[in-house]
Amino acid sequence: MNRSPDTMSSDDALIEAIRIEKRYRQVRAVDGVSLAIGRGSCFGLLGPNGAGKTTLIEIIEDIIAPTAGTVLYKGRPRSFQFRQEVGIMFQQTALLSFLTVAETLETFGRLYDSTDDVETLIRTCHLEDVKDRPNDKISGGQKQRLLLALALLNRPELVFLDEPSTGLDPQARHNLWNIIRRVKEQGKTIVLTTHYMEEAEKLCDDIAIMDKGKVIARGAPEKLIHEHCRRATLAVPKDRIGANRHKFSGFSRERGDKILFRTEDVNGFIQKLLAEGVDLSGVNLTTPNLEDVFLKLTGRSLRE
Ligand SMILES: Nc1ncnc2c1ncn2[C@@H]1O[C@H](COP(=O)(O)OP(=O)(O)OP(=O)(O)O)[C@@H](O)[C@H]1O
Repeated sequence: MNRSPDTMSSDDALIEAIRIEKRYRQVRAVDGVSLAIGRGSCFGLLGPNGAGKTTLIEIIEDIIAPTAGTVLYKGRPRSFQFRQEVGIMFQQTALLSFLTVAETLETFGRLYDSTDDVETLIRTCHLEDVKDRPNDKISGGQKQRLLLALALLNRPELVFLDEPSTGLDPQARHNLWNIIRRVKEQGKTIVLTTHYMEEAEKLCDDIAIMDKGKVIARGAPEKLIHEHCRRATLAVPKDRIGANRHKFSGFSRERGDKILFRTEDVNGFIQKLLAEGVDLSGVNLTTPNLEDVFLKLTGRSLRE
């Protein structure tokens, strides 16, 4: 079972970043971040453009060096073993256009001492139909699935996915999510960066929200929502509630032909509506999500 980040000791962590800083002249891209990522978890790093996500992840991946701080893998400084045991799906990877999908996997596979079976990876990543097609003749979704297959080639214990579904249409995004879920079920630890709140909510069991180089919130998605945004919104058509409005205390405001009530006690509120004889058809319930948490903590939207 995964330990929650609050109770995780250094021994439970597969990888741990300790007091990481990265400065570019005046810019503090990463400003003193410490975090431990548990074995078998799907950790999501969420934040708006320029928050410092890519810089932090590239430091953890050992692609760039921090200005200060340390990264430990299995409790030790990273070594050759780390390179052998991680897989990275970059945001952009140049592929040789004249190679087919299968040839690309076989070519990259020669870089490792031992790899997963290419046919198995092709099946896992739903690439059967395009395996003999050149890389420049595949769709955006198929290319992302090929990049994921490349990241899985060396049977990594830890997989980094940098904004894996950016630019994909909803169907291609859902396909990719299903494959990532399957990878997670194999017990691999996943570290994912994303702008998409829904992606993080659907895939991650542990989330850090980053803004201006710092981690401003950390925990399971439900925990973050419960801690920061408890109130749900019930939109009740005005003509349903009529003269009874004054009987419902607490925050309410009008929007168009609806009255919006905000409450922590959805069940109690609905019971009260029923007790007052309010017809519930046409009533809309909106529960808070990670986007609301982000908005509350930073005053900005994730996609600004
Ligand atoms: N090589 C660099 N030289 C100078 N500044 C940099 C460099 N790399 C990143 N930065 C700056 O560091 C800050 C954090 O950038 P970073 O790319 O890590 O953010 P991000 O959260 O990954 O954003 P995005 O979601 O747009 O990829 C930004 O202000 C960026 O301009």
